Amino acid sequence: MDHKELPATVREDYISEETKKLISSLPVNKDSQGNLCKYQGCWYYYNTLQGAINFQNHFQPQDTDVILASFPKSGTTWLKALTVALLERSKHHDDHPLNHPLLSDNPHAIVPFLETKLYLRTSTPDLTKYSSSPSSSARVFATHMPLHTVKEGLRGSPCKIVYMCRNAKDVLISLWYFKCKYQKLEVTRSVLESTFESFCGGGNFYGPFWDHVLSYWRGSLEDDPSRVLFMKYEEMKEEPCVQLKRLAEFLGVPFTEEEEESGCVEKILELCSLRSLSDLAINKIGKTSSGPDYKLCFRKGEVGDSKNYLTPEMEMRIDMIIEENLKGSGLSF
Ligand SMILES: Nc1ncnc2c1ncn2[C@@H]1O[C@H](COP(=O)(O)OS(=O)(=O)O)[C@@H](OP(=O)(O)O)[C@H]1O
Repeated sequence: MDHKELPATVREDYISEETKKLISSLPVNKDSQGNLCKYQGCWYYYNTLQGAINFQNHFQPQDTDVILASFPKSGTTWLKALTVALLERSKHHDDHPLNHPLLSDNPHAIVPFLETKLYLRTSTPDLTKYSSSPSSSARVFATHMPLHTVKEGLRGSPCKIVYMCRNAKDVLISLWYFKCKYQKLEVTRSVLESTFESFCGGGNFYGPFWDHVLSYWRGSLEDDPSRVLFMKYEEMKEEPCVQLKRLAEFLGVPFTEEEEESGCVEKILELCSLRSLSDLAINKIGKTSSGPDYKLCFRKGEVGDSKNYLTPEMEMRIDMIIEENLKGSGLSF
């Protein structure tokens, strides 16, 4: 893929002199898309590092902000959709369904990533236009940065953070598929093997996976429980109503008895389901301004799909790495 065709997050054309100096002091790595460096324990492509630093230096948090965090391919799109649907629901009753923002925009267009869409191009973006929830006072943002890096930009603000975690093997397969489709490569085992090696070595974009997950897991245990909510993709699939209600309560917008009786929980789940979202015209033909087609956000969304692709040896190796790194944390998959 031509360097100019790469998404802005992967390129190296927004880096300040100061950041260039910083990069020269950091551990560096390379993958098929470009150069990465390790900042505060996490690997970034250079432009994204610039976005993370701009976020840390310039973000002005509000106490009512909501930050949706995840490792890539862990259910970010789903979490964004569910959060928007929850916060927007008082404005979108059955008689006005077509006004719903999720029907005309992709969740990634509604909820911007702090370190990329917002802070990449400018260090002082106009955040008012990103207020994704006109009916609620909350601004909603997303991030793939680990918790300690996010906290620096939040400067002690009590805003709420929701983390969506997914089992490592399904994340890996989802990354593989995305990489092939996005880079217009054939979906081959050799690309799977290189993605696997990079993932297991921890030197991939936003990796190591286990440190990322642990930063939020520990945050959810150590911080005030009303501050960091730790969710699992697998639990969302297994008991969607229970988990959606948990998310609603955490966000301070619990379902009323009347809403539950009228099937509001189920309607939100249906609106945000992979099938419904991927059927929408916007998600079939749209694309982000700097990145991939929206349709690449949606594949199978199955738990355990990795079984169909990983050899028993690969499974054993990744299981061992994850077990070793999560040992003693109380977190398991
Ligand atoms: N609405 C909904 N419900 C359930 N699952 C969904 C949904 N939308 C996307 N997906 C699946 O999530 C995987 C993509 O992860 P992310 O959304 O985190 O990707 S990204 O990091 O934002 O690019 C990817 O998983 P895989 O199918 O296993 O590849 C998507 O299919």
